Amino acid sequence: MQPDPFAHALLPAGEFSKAERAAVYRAIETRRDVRDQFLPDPLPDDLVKRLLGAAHSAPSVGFMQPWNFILIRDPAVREAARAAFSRANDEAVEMFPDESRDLYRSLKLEGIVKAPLSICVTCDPDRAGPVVLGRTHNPRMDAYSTVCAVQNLWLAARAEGVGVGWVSIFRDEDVRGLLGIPDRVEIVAWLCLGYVDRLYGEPELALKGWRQRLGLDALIFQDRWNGR
Ligand SMILES: Cc1cc2c(cc1C)N(C[C@H](O)[C@H](O)[C@H](O)COP(=O)(O)O)c1[nH]c(=O)[nH]c(=O)c1N2
Repeated sequence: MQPDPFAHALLPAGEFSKAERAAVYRAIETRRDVRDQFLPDPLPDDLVKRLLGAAHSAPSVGFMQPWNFILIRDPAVREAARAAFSRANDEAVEMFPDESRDLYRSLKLEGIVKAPLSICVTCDPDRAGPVVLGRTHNPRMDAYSTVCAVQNLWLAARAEGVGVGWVSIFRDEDVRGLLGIPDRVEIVAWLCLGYVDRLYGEPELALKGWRQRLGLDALIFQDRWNGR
């Protein structure tokens, strides 16, 4: 074994205290997708910067950091986005079987206008040139990296008392046109953000009877695929 020439850059991994560990799991377990509980108060710039810093700390394939964050506070743009959502949602209703349409219609699936801030998270596939370490055999890895950034932001927001709602019921071209996003850049997420003082204890879709959490044990296989 050669000695590691970068050994001087290694730092002690450090222990998380019991309280720190508990805080991490609490953020993960109590994070919620928020549609309606947003308070109107604007989010301070330094707080938004911390959330974006958390997103920007995410892992990314070949360290390409393919994300951009479009901050949308303009009420007119958020109104237009909600209109785009409504059009897409009318199409979505028709895609479900008859028996679930009424329940679907009763669900609130966005908080675009209520939340004071929206963030559109995009993925630029050209950020690190055409051949990217780790993306060579799967072109989707840049988008997966961007999703990691979204999740970091979502968890940091939970710890800051900020609710986040992911809205994906849009025609891509509507969001692209509204925000001037070039065709080569992928739209990954429209996030609604605002302070919250109440959060559901369970996923809203579970509470409202759409779909329940699966048992974890049935999702774990040993050594090889063991399902259908
Ligand atoms: C990629 C992606 C896309 C969407 C979502 C999530 C993710 C990961 N979710 C939120 C989703 O419904 C929610 O995460 C689950 O129901 C679980 O609830 P909690 O996030 O645990 O509260 C979501 N929710 C919603 O009301 N409208 C939407 O368009 C979407 N789209």
